[in-house]
Amino acid sequence: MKKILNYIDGVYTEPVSGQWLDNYNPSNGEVYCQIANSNSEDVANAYHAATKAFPAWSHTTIDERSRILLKIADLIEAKLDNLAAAESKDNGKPLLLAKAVDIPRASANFRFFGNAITQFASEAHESIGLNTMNYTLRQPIGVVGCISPWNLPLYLFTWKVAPAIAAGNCVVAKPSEVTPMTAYLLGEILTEAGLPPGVLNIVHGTGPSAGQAIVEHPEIKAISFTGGTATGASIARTAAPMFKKLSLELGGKNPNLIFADCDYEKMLAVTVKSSFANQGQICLCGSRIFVEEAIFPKFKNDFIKKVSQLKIGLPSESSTNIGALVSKSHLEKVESYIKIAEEEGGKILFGGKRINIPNAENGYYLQPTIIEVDDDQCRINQEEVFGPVVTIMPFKTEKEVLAMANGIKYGLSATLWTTNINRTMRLSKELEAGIVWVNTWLNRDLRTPFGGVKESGIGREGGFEVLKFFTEAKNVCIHYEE
Ligand SMILES: NC(=O)C1=CN([C@@H]2O[C@H](COP(=O)(O)OP(=O)(O)OC[C@H]3O[C@@H](n4cnc5c(N)ncnc54)[C@H](O)[C@@H]3O)[C@@H](O)[C@H]2O)C=CC1
Ligand SMILES: O=C(O)/C=C/C=C(\O)C(=O)O
Repeated sequence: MKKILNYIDGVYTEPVSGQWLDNYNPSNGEVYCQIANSNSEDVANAYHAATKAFPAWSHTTIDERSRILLKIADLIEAKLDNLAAAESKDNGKPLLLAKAVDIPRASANFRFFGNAITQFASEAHESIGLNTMNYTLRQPIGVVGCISPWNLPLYLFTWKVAPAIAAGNCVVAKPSEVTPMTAYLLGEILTEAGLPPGVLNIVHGTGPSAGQAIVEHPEIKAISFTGGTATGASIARTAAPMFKKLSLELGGKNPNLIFADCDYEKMLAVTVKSSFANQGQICLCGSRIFVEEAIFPKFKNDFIKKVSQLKIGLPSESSTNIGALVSKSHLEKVESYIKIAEEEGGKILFGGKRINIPNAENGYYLQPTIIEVDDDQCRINQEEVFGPVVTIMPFKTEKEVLAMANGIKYGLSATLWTTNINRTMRLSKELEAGIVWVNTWLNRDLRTPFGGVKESGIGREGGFEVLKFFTEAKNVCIHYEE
């Protein structure tokens, strides 16, 4: 059976423990390969390779770093078909989605940071009257840790490692043990692109073993993490007393505010996507839908009709809109929330049931599910489900919907549908979220700050924000005589 090896010091390596984890194909529930079950010794080896590579990499010219990152981007693009097929098989997402979104974005991440690093400049402050000139050095931190989740595997893995190495750091990175395949395949690409050994080390394994070892490593000075809020809190508990820099991109339970004056057809089409793209397994999905009373009955009918037309099927089929959920345990978690919603009095308007796909009866398929609720504080409306489940609820006033949108511990993103510019300006300021989309969703410009407030995380990724995260600012103050 195929084995997913670590990539340490530019070489594919077996785990020190000699132990392996099973990797499942969500489309049929079968084990199809094995993953290195790494521990602190593998992390120590990866750290050793990284720290050895750091002096040369951090002194490599910006042009050369940029050239290598752009080459990696080109190679990912050239291998689009293979990588998309691997991603779809590993994660259960529709192949067409992997081809149109995941892999192009992984390539774009390297291309973006390959270019951005050539424009990243330090600041200078002249202290007039004091005869001093200050300038800020932005120096790489050293060895940093990147830990990524399973929902957008290569997309989010590269969103972290590309800026980290662009800024001159060396990295110990761990993709999710649930979807390790494309990060494994990236190793070959790094070698082919000429990335020096040790600059990016990829260690596979579970969170409590390999992940925790990265976070606990005394010499890994910064951690960039995307995943669940509970895991983020646990990482923060370990890393904070060690004074590590932390960037945490955590859960979301994002409100979708729909006003009667919106462009209705556009809103409807995009709301289907913001609800169920990637089986609803995107932290930015708008899983709490609030609709102005005047259009609520019409929206309810139209939304159910559109969602009922989505085709659930094998990820490899081109007609599939909704593939398999990522794992059996995740499927069970999502189902348990549908049950909770029913117990709380939520009305299942559509879906809620597993689907049997011929010849793939053990796959993790669930219908897209719409639940009408009348209390925005119920559990299904407050807790992150992270699956193809949305709630809908009517509202009367702007004030009321704002209170419901903000009445939650999360604050990642919010989507607003209205053509009223004054309302747009008011609500954009008041919504407690790191990202507000108006009349659009998941519309990304990689230069913009990306991240959440409240329990959705700390820090911002993207653009120069993340390059600042992956560098230490040092002020140099020079006094001169007239
Ligand atoms: N992007 C997001 O917002 C995501 C949110 N989630 C949410 O989290 C819930 C749990 O999903 P999981 O797969 O368990 O996500 P998770 O947060 O446990 O996993 C994300 C990454 O963190 C690693 N990890 C886990 N425990 C760790 C630890 N103690 N130290 C260091 N690394 C650790 C995992 O191996 C994986 O690479 C999901 O049901 C969903 O609600 C999950 C994945 C992504
Ligand atoms: O950077 C983006 O475009 C999207 C990021 C999505 C996540 O971080 C997520 O779903 O976890």
